Amino acid sequence: MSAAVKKDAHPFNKQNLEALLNSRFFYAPAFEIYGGVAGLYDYGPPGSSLQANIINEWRKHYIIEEGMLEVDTTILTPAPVFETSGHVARFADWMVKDKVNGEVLRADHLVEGVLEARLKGDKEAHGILADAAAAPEGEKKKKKKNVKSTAVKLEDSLVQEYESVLAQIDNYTGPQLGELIRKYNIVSPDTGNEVDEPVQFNLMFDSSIGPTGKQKGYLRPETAQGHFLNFSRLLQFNNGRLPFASAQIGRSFRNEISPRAGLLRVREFTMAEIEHYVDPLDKKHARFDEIQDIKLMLLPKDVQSAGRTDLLEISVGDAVSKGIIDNETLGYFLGRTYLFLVKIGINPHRLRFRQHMANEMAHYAADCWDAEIETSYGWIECVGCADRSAYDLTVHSKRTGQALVAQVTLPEPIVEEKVVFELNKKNFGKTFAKETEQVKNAITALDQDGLLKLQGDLKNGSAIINAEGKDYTLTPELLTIEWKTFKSHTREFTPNVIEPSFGIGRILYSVLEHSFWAREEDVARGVLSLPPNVAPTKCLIVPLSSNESFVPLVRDVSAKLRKAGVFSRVDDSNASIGKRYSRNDELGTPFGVTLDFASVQNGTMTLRERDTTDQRIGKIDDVIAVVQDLVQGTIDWPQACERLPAYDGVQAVAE
Ligand SMILES: Nc1ncnc2c1ncn2[C@@H]1O[C@H](COP(=O)(O)OP(=O)(O)OP(=O)(O)O)[C@@H](O)[C@H]1O
Repeated sequence: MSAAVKKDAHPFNKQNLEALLNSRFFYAPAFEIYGGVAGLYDYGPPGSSLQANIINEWRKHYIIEEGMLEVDTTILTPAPVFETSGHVARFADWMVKDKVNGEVLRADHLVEGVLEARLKGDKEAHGILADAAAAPEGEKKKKKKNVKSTAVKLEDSLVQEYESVLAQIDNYTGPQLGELIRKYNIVSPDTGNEVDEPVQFNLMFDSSIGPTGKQKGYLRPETAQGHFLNFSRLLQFNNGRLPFASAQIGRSFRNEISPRAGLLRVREFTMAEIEHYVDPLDKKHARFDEIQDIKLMLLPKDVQSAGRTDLLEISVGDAVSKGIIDNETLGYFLGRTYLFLVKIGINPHRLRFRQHMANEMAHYAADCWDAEIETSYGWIECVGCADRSAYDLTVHSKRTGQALVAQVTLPEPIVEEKVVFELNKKNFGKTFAKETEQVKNAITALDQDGLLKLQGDLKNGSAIINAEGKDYTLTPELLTIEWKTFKSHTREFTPNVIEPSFGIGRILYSVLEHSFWAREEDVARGVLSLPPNVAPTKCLIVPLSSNESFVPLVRDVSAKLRKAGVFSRVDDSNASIGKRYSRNDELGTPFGVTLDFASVQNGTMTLRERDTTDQRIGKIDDVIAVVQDLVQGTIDWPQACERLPAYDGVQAVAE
């Protein structure tokens, strides 16, 4: 039977995780030998594979399983696109400057960090936080400089005020953050100096396109606009039918004010975004029944506005029917997001969905929820899921004059009476000559009331119309205006967009934190319990001897694993078997097969499972079949144990 795994034998140790990620080159500061640049990271071999595997799972979970239309649009974007989308005016954060050394800090993060540290000091003073040393590294550093006396008792009323401010920290405007900074005497944690009033800073990197420098451009801060601009082609590709979704995985760039949280806040990152287009009158989802029973931990906006952070555990179905989540499609994506995150290794007990508060949400959005994951940095937004209504398609259509609309066939045709005009072209052209077009445009621009007034005036002999600042006289010989009946079999509308937007780096880091633990016997023996679907290497091949007779066997096992679609690596170093397995525990390799002299003689090999360190034995082909099933996720370890007997060491022929 499987040995019990004591994953909580040691408390989470961030320093040890960071040392592991660094030494095994999951990722590292970019341009390090030039001194590095804040917010830029390079991924090494295991980090790159982990990222590729997460993206692969994402593609399977969304693009393949949901039949989404994948696009790959450009990063470099001409300025008019972001002027229209509102990014040039509004894609900004509030920053404050240290009054003495000019260091720049993000205003909401400053308030949040300082109030959290003060609350922590209060808890220590009350003996609630006995183990101050267990505080995350970042906070310990802050405490040393900022909260000089770590254990300070706060007035009860102040504790409540701080908690209420923190519950709503994403909802404050710049001036409100300025008031909080003054009210609570918040100073720079690094220097203890006062800071200026918050000012807005636009996060987009700008550039110019072409050699003249006349065409301004930006590096995109999200992939979404590329989807919207291709809407008509995508709709056509989908045979004119709604709903459908486009999906894109690609790089985005944000000139973050003060990036300090490793992969969680960087200036260049990979996003995976979905734009799901729906009829605004029908936001039901055809597959809602598949996810409606999933229970989510929700943090609704009214709870936050009341200054609280308690979670509501509720099924997606109930949350939608009670109006907590705005509509089925949004609920469907929250449920699917939960399934995806748990599948790749996020602990479901440390995953919540937080609804945006009024100020936080864009004015056009109908509802917005962030999937937040708890890490040693606190609750971190990893996926934003917003109902953006018809905003994006409407503004781009207005600016470009291109219709970005869809049509549905009506079960019953709509019959409508409308006032319309018809020109007597000959008379009209003769009368207005070169000005014909502008007078015609002025009439076309009239709404129904305008046309009715014109009709009345014409009945009385003549009417005046103003075109481009000049008055023109119209008479009944020039045009007729009358009621007509229209029958329409279709309804035309601007689709609404529901957008789940994933930050791959934040998810990847959270997966690493949630899967890291240390063996009971030795805190330094770190393990990454990455699920097989995302683990960089699935199976380690460990030959116990460098004897010539092992060479063809290793080659044979490698080829068979490759054929079975299992990505493996051979570790034929001189290190002891224990060391070789430890190294791979740190890399998150879930399975290891060991080849010993019995393998050469009997054609058997042993299979080791990373978390339990359990070992089983079987014929090489049987073991490979089990590994294949384990990696594909069709069986789990207890089921593997039913197929392979326990290894008691007898068959092994020592080196
Ligand atoms: N600077 C960043 N570094 C890494 N990932 C990011 C960054 N900014 C955003 N993301 C990721 O992109 C996703 C969608 O972006 P969105 O615009 O909703 O984030 P945001 O609300 O601006 O994030 P935050 O409030 O933390 O700055 C986020 O959920 C996150 O996973």
